[in-house]
Amino acid sequence: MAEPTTAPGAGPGAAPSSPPDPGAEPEQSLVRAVEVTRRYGDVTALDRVSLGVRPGELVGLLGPNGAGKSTLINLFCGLRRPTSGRVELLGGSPADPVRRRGIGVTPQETGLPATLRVGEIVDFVAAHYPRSVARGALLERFGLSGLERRQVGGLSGGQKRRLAVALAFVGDPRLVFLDEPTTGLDVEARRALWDAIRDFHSGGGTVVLTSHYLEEIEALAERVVVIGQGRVLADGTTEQVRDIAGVRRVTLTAGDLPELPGVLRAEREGDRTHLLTSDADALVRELVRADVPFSGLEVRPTSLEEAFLTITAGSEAA
Ligand SMILES: Nc1ncnc2c1ncn2[C@@H]1O[C@H](COP(=O)(O)OP(=O)(O)OP(=O)(O)O)[C@@H](O)[C@H]1O
Repeated sequence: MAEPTTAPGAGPGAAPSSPPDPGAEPEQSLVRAVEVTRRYGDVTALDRVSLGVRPGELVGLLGPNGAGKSTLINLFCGLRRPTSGRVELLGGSPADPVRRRGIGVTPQETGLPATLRVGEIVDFVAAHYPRSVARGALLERFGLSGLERRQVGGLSGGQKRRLAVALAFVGDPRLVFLDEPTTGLDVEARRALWDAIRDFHSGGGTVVLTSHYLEEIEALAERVVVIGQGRVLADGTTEQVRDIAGVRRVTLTAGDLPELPGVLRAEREGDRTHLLTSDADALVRELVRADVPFSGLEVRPTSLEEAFLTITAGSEAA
């Protein structure tokens, strides 16, 4: 069986054309990074990244562990500074408290004081903003109604996470950064959170989120930015990102298969074999030409996850 290999067109040079200028003009972007590099000692977490987020976008940052997603979010919201390059937030510096009042953030890890009550924390965060949303409505939106007087230490893990996400929305922000917002939530809570994020977005809010749940990015984001090894590997709509890899999944029932050209990855599942390829037509022609007995042939577009794995495998190979 063929080994995984570089997807055609994948790799650092493969960012697609939409949007055409990923560093977008300042007046068009609520936040943007221009040729940003961030190093931690010997580690280059981000390597000359240019990326702009326009008003009303819902952007999903996708990438494997250590790709640089959290670093980018921390730079966007002023928690870290770039080693070189520049970051602009709401037309100014992310270090400027005035700009930061226009945004909301849920970091990947939140340590909320265990002895404070839910209502107290919401009020404390709200006090930092010139205007804030009504506490009851906020807690209801995040499934935390009735918990105002509960100490944070007495919340379940999922409730704590929902509170951390809710806090990003307290100050009625234009732009929120959500770093893996649904980690640790069960399916129902995750879907409820998706609805809250969608509501914010449909009301004109701009969202940048990271997730390891590719299904989540597919469900929520209209624009997907794939980050790998500190670089933007792909930037486009979900469909475009899938098409960058141009990968199709060919599934069939067959015995041992000969070496087939153009197979990026092969997986066996019971008596079914899945072949990932960027040219399904050619692969099927090869199967017929090789006189391989097969049945139950299916050709499907890949999930974003498969496209993503192919793109990042390509960057590592490069
Ligand atoms: N404070 C730090 N000190 C040293 N290295 C760091 C620091 N923060 C991040 N790094 C390194 O920078 C790289 C990018 O990390 P980052 O957390 O941005 O990735 P990520 O895509 O968010 O990963 P994950 O999905 O695991 O959260 C990694 O190699 C990480 O080890």
